[in-house]
Amino acid sequence: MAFFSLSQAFNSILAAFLLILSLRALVLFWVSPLQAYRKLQRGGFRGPSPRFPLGNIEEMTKKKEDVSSFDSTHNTIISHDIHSTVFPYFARWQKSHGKVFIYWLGTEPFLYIADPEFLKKMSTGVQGKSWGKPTVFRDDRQPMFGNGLVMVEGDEWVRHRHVITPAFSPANLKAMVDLMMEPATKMLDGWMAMINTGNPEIDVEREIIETAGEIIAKTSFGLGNQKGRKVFKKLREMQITLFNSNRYVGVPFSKFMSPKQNLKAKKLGEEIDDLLLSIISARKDSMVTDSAPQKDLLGLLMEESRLDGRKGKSLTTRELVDECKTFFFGGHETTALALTWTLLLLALHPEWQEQLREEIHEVIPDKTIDFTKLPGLKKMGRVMNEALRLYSPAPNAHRQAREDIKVDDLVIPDGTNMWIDVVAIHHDRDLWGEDVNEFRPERFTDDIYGGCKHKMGFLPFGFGGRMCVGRNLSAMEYKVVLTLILTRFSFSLSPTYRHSPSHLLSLRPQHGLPLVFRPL
Ligand code: HEM
Repeated sequence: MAFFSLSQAFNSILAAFLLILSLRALVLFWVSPLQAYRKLQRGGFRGPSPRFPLGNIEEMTKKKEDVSSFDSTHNTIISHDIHSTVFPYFARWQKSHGKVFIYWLGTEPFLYIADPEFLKKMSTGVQGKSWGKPTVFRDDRQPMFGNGLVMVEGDEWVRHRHVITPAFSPANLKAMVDLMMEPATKMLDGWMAMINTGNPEIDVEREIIETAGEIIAKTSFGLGNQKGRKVFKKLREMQITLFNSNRYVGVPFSKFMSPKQNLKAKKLGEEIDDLLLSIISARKDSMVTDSAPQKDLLGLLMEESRLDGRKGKSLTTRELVDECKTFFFGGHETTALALTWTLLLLALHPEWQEQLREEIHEVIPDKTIDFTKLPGLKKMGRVMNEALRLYSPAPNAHRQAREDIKVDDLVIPDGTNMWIDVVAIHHDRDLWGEDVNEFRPERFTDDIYGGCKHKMGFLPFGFGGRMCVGRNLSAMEYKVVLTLILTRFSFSLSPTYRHSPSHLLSLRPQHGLPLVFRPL
């Protein structure tokens, strides 16, 4: 009898527990999102109708048609008018709802923005520290960025940014050119070896992403020892694991749909953290005896933290670990894709390959690349801007409102997620004119906005106080690697290339980028 009442009591507790859990889930996934949606509607916003629990995801994940098309001689046809290819659903919804509307990722409402004037009005008066990042993305990308600069908010962001910004100063970047040369030269030696064995066709996307990973690892935390190499290998493995896991961000319990990948990413994350912690601790020990810090980003941050420590603003060891991961995940694929898309554009425009070679010859006649000469590569800078405009590696930016924001007679409520469609803005005919989809680097000759009618129409590195902190480093890497490629090879598009720019976290060529190389 006593046993019976004990099991009855246990069942009641279990039932109460399950009820509380269900109520919490109901509030979290139904009541709160609905309240947020109603608020947005009251604020004056509209959009496509969502369906519980996927929101608008079904339409967004509909299998994309392969857009590669071929001319009569079976050559792939390439159009730079890519918005409706990369984001077909946004292009469709724009037609019925305009350039600002609400859509749903699972149970999370998002405000879609493709209007720079709206963006300007929305962000005027909001400081970098007063923006949040959408909670769903913060949770999803926790293994990659932890509490690194990309994700932190408020006063914490101010403290991180304050310590990190000086590490990217020109004086500090100067020493990094040498760190870039070796991996890039190794890659090009490999290409030469392939050509010499009769294989001149190379998938440059894969090659450059790998090399850029090595460069960012070298410039972030060093690869001079076994531990640094191990971190690099594991970071790459983690990226592939996360990439292959379920991406239904915003859908309740979607994390549990790829348990194997999530467990693997978690384990890799712990191993990476342990390795980075031991690298940092070894460096701390050597700092006591050795007065000259290592000149990679970690060394610079540790030095900056040591100096700032006196003012109580230093980064903790745990935060240094997260920043190393942040630089790797935020910095290598983006830079690699800027280079990859540039090579596509230059393969289509051999006359620009020639122009850049002439410029390199004028600016660096002795072929010795050093930091002071890179700003002289002005045409190359314009080519970079034009490539970033047509094929922005970061195709969108995110924000979350931390207060009610008024834009004319509309109100964006506190807590609203925002998705800024950079691809749409960069391809907007109203902003850029009739030649919007043409490769014309000269549009950036006397105008840093590339002739765009709106000052917030060119956003490859984001906007406001949260703009990319690594943009000078990436420009430097871009110029070093492109100079090395152009002085050793000319190249054309392989007939096997299929043009299908896709949103795979960043903007990537879905089928890689095979080019045919000839040594000069
Ligand atoms: C072509 C290369 C790159 C592109 C296109 C790019 C793009 C971006 C974009 C769009 C943002 C978000 C800005 C915003 O929300 O307004 C960002 C932020 C950031 N990027 Fe980059 N990035 C590049 C290279 C790098 C490199 C090389 C590093 C570091 C080594 C880096 C580190 C960061 C960090 C830490 C942030 C967060 C800044 C903050 O929130 O304060 N990026 N980047």
